[in-house]
Amino acid sequence: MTVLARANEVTRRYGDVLALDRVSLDIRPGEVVGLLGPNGAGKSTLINLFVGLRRPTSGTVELFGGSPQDPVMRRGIGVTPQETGLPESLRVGEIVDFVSAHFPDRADKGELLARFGLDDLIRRQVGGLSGGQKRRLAVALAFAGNPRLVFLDEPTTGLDVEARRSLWEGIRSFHEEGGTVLLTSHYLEEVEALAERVVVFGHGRVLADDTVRAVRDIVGVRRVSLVADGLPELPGVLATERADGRVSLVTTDPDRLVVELVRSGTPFSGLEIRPVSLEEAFIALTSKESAHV
Ligand SMILES: Nc1ncnc2c1ncn2[C@@H]1O[C@H](COP(=O)(O)OP(=O)(O)OP(=O)(O)O)[C@@H](O)[C@H]1O
Repeated sequence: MTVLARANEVTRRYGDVLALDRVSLDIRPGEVVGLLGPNGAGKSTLINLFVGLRRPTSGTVELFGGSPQDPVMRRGIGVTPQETGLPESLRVGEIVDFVSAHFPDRADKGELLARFGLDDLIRRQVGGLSGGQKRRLAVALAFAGNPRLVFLDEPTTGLDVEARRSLWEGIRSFHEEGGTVLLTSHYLEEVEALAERVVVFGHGRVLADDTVRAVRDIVGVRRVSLVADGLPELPGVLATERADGRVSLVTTDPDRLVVELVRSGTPFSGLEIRPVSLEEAFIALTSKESAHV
């Protein structure tokens, strides 16, 4: 099978909210795909469609060539949603047994816990775990049924650096054995550490679907801000904003912009150049995209 999961021209509405707008996406075996996008971009909605928790308003979603609503297909996936609640009184090992029991093919408990750095905690009650340990357990559970495809919604949010790295190691070792992962994140760094392919979402649409490197270049935009009465046409400007007497130009090439600005002889002062946040980069991407529509 060349595609494990496929969204084809998928639109999903919640009342007046257009959460996904004609999204098409294929997930192929052995990939780690990062879904990157600001809050509300539609990432969780797409995961919910792939795992069969919701249905599209229009378009089609396939899982292993069948329907995500089919339990047979769903047995081949593992999922960690953004928020999970685990029974506090159960021990770590008991929770793994409980989840594994739902699957015909089960991961070895010791290996699974070791993969996520939890092997010392097998007898610990979940109520006694730290927040980071709980999150790692929630992510480990996605792998309990030896899935072919794993969906992780913001797996490391709220984790400290060490816990995050331990979790990344677990995901990487699954990938090295041929496993396929779709994960969402707000962190470019996380996607960069794990994924070869990144899909950037904004306002329910796919803004970019490319290698991490190519997308890093896109979001490597800078904000050049200055005070000036009027500005000439400048190269590489993706977005212009005016606030508090300053003009802000979002650009992919700040050096060239400043050179051209100086060359133009336009009087200006208070020049500042700084990286934009990922959120701002997405806004720039979105406005660039709408300029082409
Ligand atoms: N059950 C729901 N009812 C109404 N609106 C919803 C529902 N679920 C999601 N939405 C809306 O759909 C849009 C997309 O939400 P979604 O959770 O998919 O985004 P996201 O990219 O996962 O965001 P985040 O990074 O914050 O998790 C948002 O505007 C959200 O408010």
